[in-house]
Amino acid sequence: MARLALIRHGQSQWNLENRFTGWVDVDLTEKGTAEAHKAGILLKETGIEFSECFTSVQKRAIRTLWIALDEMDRMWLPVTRAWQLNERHYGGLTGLNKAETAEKHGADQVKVWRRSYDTPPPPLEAGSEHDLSNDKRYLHYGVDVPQSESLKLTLERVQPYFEKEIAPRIKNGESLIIAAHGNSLRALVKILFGVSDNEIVNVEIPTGNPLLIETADGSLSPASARYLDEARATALPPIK
Ligand SMILES: O=C(O)[C@H](O)COP(=O)(O)O
Repeated sequence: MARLALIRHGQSQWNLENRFTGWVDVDLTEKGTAEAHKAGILLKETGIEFSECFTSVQKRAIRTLWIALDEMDRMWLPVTRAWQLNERHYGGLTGLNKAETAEKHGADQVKVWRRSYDTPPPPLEAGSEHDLSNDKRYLHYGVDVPQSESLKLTLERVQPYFEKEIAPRIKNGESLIIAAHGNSLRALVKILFGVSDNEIVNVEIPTGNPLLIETADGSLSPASARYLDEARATALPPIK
């Protein structure tokens, strides 16, 4: 039986300030750091021997993974960083306060931008301080930085990466950790649990709380799934 632990990064500075973050490389708060430590302790308590880890190229996810691996005394595990696991790009909403944006555009519109499957936020304005097209890491990886992403667009870059690099290892029975972001992980949950475009709107992933999925031998289908920190668990899609 393979195990997959999905960890959304711990609380970030912009989570705390309630700002749309996306590809901006914000770090963890003290609370987020504590959540990452707890995630590591809970993962260690499972006794599972993980063989490999995957994360994004954003420091809030990378640091969460580092802290968790330190707690697990597994800092030596191989780690692959992939931009495809980045948060969805929040386009022209990047940096804005979520509550103020809801006051300005209405809560329903903001819910569509945040949770609908295929409506991207407005694109980043030309010359925005949040334009990362010339960021060294994206030049390094040769990434065409998006101007805005819906969950659908996010899934369209998460899925091919997952299928090529991660799915074969799961089918091979390996136990893996993926430390990533609210929406790149919603995309993965949509893929793994077969969640419909309409139902994915209800999936929320808490920060720093490992979601442990067990898959039946040789398959990607979840046989069981639970959040390790039960007190901070959110509803999971049904297992089919
Ligand atoms: O990028 C962000 O702002 C958050 O990490 C995820 O935000 P959301 O819950 O509003 O999609």
